[in-house]
Amino acid sequence: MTQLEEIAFAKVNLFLNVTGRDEQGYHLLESYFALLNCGDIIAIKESLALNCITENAEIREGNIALKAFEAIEAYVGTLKPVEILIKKKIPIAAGMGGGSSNAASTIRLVNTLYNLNLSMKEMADIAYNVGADVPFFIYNNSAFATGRGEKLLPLKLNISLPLLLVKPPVNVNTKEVYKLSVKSFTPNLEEISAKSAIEQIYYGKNDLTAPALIIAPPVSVTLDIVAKQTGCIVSRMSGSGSTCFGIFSDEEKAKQALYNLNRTYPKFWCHYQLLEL
Ligand SMILES: C[C@@](CO)(OP(=O)(O)O)[C@H](O)COP(=O)(O)OP(=O)(O)OC[C@H]1O[C@@H](n2ccc(N)nc2=O)[C@H](O)[C@@H]1O
Ligand SMILES: Nc1ncnc2c1ncn2[C@@H]1O[C@H](COP(=O)(O)OP(=O)(O)O)[C@@H](O)[C@H]1O
Repeated sequence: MTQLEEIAFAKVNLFLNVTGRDEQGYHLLESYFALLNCGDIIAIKESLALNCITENAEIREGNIALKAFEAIEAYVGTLKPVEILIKKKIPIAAGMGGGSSNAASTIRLVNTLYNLNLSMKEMADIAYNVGADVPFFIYNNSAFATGRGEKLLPLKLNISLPLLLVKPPVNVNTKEVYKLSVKSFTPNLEEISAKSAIEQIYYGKNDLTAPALIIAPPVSVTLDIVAKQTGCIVSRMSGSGSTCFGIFSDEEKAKQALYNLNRTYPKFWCHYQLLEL
């Protein structure tokens, strides 16, 4: 029996401005979504009943991969059920889009498994009904995101960032963070371009940091720990947290920081990558 498998990559929000709210209460964003080189392994095959098995992590609420399958069925009509196997490597409730990426992989793999011939646009539309971040993982290209995060402009920045991701042992619920989110919004950027994205990456912010700190004070400590590492030039939170990241002046200093943090904070999840954008 055919089994298809892929890596469901994680993302980081290098900056995130909340610029308003739409009629449904969703927040409008301007953010640069960067695709990372780490991810979950997800496999799919035809089965007698719809089922999702998750290794390395307990998903207490309904698995979003199942929701993604149901969203395809809502679009194309009834399909033979599938079994989805996910080996979780992306930390959960961490602002790295793990669940959203699993959902997008499910849509892509089901499209291939059942020869549905859905276009990228169709898959992105299905993805949007599953979650605001899911369309990004259909395209899997680093991009400048607006709207709820689904309007994606792939922008090549021609920069390499020595990036260290650091997640403290605390999880953050996205919906709760948005509920506590800012009441005064950041004005829209004057232009959406590679130049403005680079400026925001080096000198910008993440507007979800303040609400995340109310829910998860260890995020503040983590931001300080990252900022104090030799060579760190930017220390910021990704998405709704709790993962923070540091951008370093060079690769060696970032790798040294990874070594230091792994030794000093064994309960933190850390990942180093030279991010080519
Ligand atoms: C904050 C971000 C930044 O990339 O990432 P994560 O921290 O989740 O990784 C995203 O906006 C998370 O998007 P996603 O996780 O897909 O959110 P959804 O499932 O669509 O929505 C969960 C809840 O968050 C709120 N929500 C989400 C997106 C948005 N632009 N405005 C919102 O207000 C809504 O209350 C919604 O009910
Ligand atoms: N396949 C999945 N992977 C991760 N989390 C999932 C999945 N399905 C449902 N969830 C639930 O979605 C919530 C957010 O998870 P996740 O996508 O990892 O975080 P974030 O939105 O911060 O990037 C968690 O509470 C988790 O229980």
